[in-house]
Amino acid sequence: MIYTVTLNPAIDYIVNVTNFETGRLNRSEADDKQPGGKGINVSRVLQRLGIASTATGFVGGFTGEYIRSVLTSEGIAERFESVDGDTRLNIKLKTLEETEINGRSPVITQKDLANLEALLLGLTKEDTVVFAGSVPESVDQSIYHKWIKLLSERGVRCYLDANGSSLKEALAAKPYFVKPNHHELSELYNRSIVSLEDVYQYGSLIKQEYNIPHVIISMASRGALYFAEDERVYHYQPPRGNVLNSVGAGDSVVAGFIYAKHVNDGDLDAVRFAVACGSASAFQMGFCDKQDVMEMYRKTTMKNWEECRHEDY
Ligand SMILES: Nc1ncnc2c1ncn2[C@@H]1O[C@H](COP(=O)(O)OP(=O)(O)O)[C@@H](O)[C@H]1O
Ligand SMILES: O=P(O)(O)OC[C@H]1O[C@](O)(COP(=O)(O)O)[C@@H](O)[C@@H]1O
Repeated sequence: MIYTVTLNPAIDYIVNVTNFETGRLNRSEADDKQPGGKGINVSRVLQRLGIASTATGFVGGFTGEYIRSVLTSEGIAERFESVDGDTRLNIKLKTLEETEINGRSPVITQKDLANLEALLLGLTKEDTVVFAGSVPESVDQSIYHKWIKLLSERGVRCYLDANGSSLKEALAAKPYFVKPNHHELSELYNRSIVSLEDVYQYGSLIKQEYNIPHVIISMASRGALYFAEDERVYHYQPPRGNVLNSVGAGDSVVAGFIYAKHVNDGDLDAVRFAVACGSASAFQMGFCDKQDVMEMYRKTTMKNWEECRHEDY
């Protein structure tokens, strides 16, 4: 079974105000609310691709109940721990550009953590776990490191999509897969990234320092650089398109890669499929489905690093 762990879920409140102005009353032209948080999004995309998963982590209050009910209505199994306090609301403001305000997590107690840890320690080598999203302030930022180490020793395959110090620490536990975006890569090495060469340089450092089998650095409209298990590096370029909602595009990449590994079809290029999932999700309001992804897959190109290293960023 695939488990997704979202320690800090959210309701994403997506509000469209084209000509937004600070300091005055703005009225929404359209709005929507969706269960969010990175692991939850991975579960939702996997479900749309036809792969079952169990979503877990912490939810609380009326917002947490909403998340549970939407997942259940979509047929996604959930084993969230209930915590005191309300799961956060994250604001995704669509103006001429996209602005986000991500809320704070309710407090997670040692008991809550122990309950989730007990669930995770029951997993076996048949299982895959996706640790995705921010770690609440009340939780030690080394938690992903601890769990990836414990689970990897049991043969559980661990995927990671995190940021900040939780990412830095967790890399040393050697997950099977990691997908920072280029901003997270820049933060990780405290260096500005202004070219494809920079992405290559610091992505290669992740590979060398931590020996992680699959490293994808996503770069929004520039697609992704992939550092493969055999040490080769490839660039994947999706087509241009009209971005309607890029929230969850990165999570769609993670879900796409897991899907491709899960179906184990030798003819399917897992990274090309993953990048296609990201773009297919970005080019619509909701998440991609299989048909959108296959269309995007056909339009996504792949080059060896040497063929593209001098291209514009
Ligand atoms: N403007 C865009 N045009 C085409 N594809 C996009 C765009 N933005 C995101 N994507 C797709 O989604 C993937 C993840 O986007 P990115 O912004 O890098 O991740 P994150 O959502 O984690 O910040 C990209 O690799 C790409 O495939
Ligand atoms: O846990 P974090 O880092 O605050 O991120 C949570 C946010 O990220 C999302 O999962 C979207 O992530 P991506 O756009 O990177 O795929 C939202 O649903 C959620 O609001």
